[in-house]
Amino acid sequence: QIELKHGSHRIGKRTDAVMQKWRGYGLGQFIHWGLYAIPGGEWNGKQYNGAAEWIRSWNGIPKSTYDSLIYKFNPVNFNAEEWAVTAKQMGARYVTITTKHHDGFCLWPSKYTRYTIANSPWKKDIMKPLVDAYDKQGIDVILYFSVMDWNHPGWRYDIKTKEDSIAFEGFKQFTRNQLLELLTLYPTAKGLWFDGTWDKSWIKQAAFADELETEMRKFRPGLIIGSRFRADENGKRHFDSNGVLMGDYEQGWERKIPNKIEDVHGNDWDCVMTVPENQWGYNKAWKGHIKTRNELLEMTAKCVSLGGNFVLNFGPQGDGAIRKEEKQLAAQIGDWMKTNSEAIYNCEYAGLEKQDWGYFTKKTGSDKLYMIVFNVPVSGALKVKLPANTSIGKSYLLAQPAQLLNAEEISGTEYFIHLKNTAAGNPFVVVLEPTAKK
Ligand SMILES: C#C[C@@H]1N[C@@H](C)[C@@H](O)[C@H]1O
Repeated sequence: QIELKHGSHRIGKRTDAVMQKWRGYGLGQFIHWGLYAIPGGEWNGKQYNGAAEWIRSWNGIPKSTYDSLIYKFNPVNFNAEEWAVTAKQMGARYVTITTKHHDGFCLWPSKYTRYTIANSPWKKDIMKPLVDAYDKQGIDVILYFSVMDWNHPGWRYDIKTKEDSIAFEGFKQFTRNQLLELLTLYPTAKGLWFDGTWDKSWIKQAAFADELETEMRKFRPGLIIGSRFRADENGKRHFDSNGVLMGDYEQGWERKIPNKIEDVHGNDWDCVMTVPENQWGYNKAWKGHIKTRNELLEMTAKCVSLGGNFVLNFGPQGDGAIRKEEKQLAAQIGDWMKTNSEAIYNCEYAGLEKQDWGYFTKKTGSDKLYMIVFNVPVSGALKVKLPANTSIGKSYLLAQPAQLLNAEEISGTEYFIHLKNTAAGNPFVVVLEPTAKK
């Protein structure tokens, strides 16, 4: 056990109601929107090969030219209600929205920099209508905030000189001011999703970041902060020098999903995922492998089956409209969730041996089990292994509860659930109501 001043301040999951609600979300939406949506991954007809929201870091577009995009930001088709309704139709229970990405452009009228929406042709606050619209749909809001800020003169990748140190002190106060400003302006936001915290300059601020986290939690009791915000005094991120999770949930699952329960170390976590391979901001070229509805449903089921949430990214266009491909996916996912969300919302790791046909989830606070089936065996029989002294009371398709399925006991703890005709190509849910063995 290493003595730490700025390590994790809690061992084990939070047990308060706000975090319990977060744990049960199951499915969320990520929104990446800002100046980068205007070029949309290309400049002067040339494609940027990186992620569209990183185009400023490309030598294909002069930094000053990128920075002057603020004078072009006028999203005439922006409609907060439409975005929130799209998320509602998808079945998202929470949304994480970029208030400020790495380029430093603020979607709210921050008092601490001129590089904000207030000085764009749009002028008006973007965050307020978004927070209100999502709140109105009953979708909780998490504010994404990038500590790294390419626009601020005090930003440094590392602190090497006295000048660096003086400049970064100013940057730290600016960061604190903006965070308290966001919590003041948008009091219904449930949490902060930090990004851009991997550089040495920030990692060296263990004491400052620890103090700031404490101050924010005091300012907004119940605030949810992930493991990406701060490092301990030994530079350890996500997990401190004793291997204890920093923050309230693990934020390491960016475009990847844990494979087995041991990978999540008993912590809360969420996986944030792009539809294309690696595009968070709007990219004109809808290129490379685009994940299908079934792939995204399987990712959702896998995350919930391992005790996490799945957060799907949308990158609205520079004019404020959501691209049609993303709208279609939201509708397709929502269509499936209409029938099957009982197996996703307020569900958790079932503690059963993984089977090839798909994923188990368990309703929190109940014994009810769900089998989310993606691969029907040619035998039509789904294998289930239950704990000793447990048997299957009832089993049925969630979509047709009146139609009981035959659960054949193979051995003391193994069963075959015999399916009748099931529609190919469509994932479905079997419900198991276990009982104690007589
Ligand atoms: C790297 C990186 C960033 N982290 C993701 C959540 C996106 O914001 C991407 O730009």
